[in-house]
Amino acid sequence: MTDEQEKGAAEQIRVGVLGARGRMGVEVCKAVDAATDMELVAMVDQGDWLFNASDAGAEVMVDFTTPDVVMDNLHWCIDQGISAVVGTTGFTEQRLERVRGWLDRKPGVGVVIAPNFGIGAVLMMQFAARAARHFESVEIIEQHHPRKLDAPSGTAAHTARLIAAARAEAGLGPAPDATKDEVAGARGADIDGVRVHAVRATGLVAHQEVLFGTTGETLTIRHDSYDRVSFMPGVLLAVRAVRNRPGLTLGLDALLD
Ligand SMILES: NC(=O)C1=CN([C@@H]2O[C@H](COP(=O)(O)OP(=O)(O)OC[C@H]3O[C@@H](n4cnc5c(N)ncnc54)[C@H](OP(=O)(O)O)[C@@H]3O)[C@@H](O)[C@H]2O)C=CC1
Ligand SMILES: O=C(O)C1=N[C@H](C(=O)O)C[C@H](O)C1
Repeated sequence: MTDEQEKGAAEQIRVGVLGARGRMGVEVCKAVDAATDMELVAMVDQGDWLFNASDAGAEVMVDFTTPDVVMDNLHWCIDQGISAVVGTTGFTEQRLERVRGWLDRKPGVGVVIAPNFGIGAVLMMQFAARAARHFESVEIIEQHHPRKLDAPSGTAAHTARLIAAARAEAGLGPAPDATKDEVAGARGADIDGVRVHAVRATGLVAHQEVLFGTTGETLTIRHDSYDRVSFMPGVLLAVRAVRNRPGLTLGLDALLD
């Protein structure tokens, strides 16, 4: 059976992509197109008519756009009864609350929002959360390509919050630090008490190190995405799962268990 015949034989998920001409969007379109259980029915980018996607019968929309536009896109998808898989960054607790409110009015719709769809990155975050209670010091260093619009990365912010929660649960106080901040920013951003440093350089894709320290030892947990194909297995996993998970699913963790 050819790929095309195989695609026709099985029931396919009708998928639309928002941000289809972007770095991630292009990869997602290729991955969906190559998946035998999916049909790419809409490619929407800046300036395109969103209703192209509903007219085309999209059942799941994948969003890799920008933090400025993702909320409007997501609101539209939920209103239309279309489930969504979202990789775009910028999701604060307030934003998540708004999404939950929209979903309450559309009980059948599912939304998966994940700061990172790389399986290795998800494991890196889980390992970091597990290690957090055993070390008095921790710093996060994220490294990305220079065309990235936001800093720190969504992954770094999420990791910092996981670590902060684990430290609080273990009763750990602030990490020791006698530095006087003589140059603003030299010690990075403070996210819930965890220092986060953002590096931008040509040649990088998406990388993160979590550095833990305690008396006489350090532990470094590092993940590298060298190519955006690394995110695709996670994106496809979420596309397959989202319609069976009404409401909001945060992170890929729940889908990997
Ligand atoms: N969760 C994860 O695993 C990952 C998340 N990301 C995140 O995904 C997002 C996109 O990253 P990346 O692909 O590198 O960024 P790009 O800038 O390459 O792509 C974004 C695309 O969205 C388009 N766009 C802008 N506004 C709209 C709109 N209203 N409707 C539809 N499309 C629109 C942009 O068009 P134009 O350029 O004309 O403005 C652009 O083509 C970022 O937030 C990034 O951090 C990235 C990698 C992995
Ligand atoms: O913009 C990117 O490239 C990436 N964005 C996500 C983030 O901000 O965490 C995920 C990954 O780091 C790549």
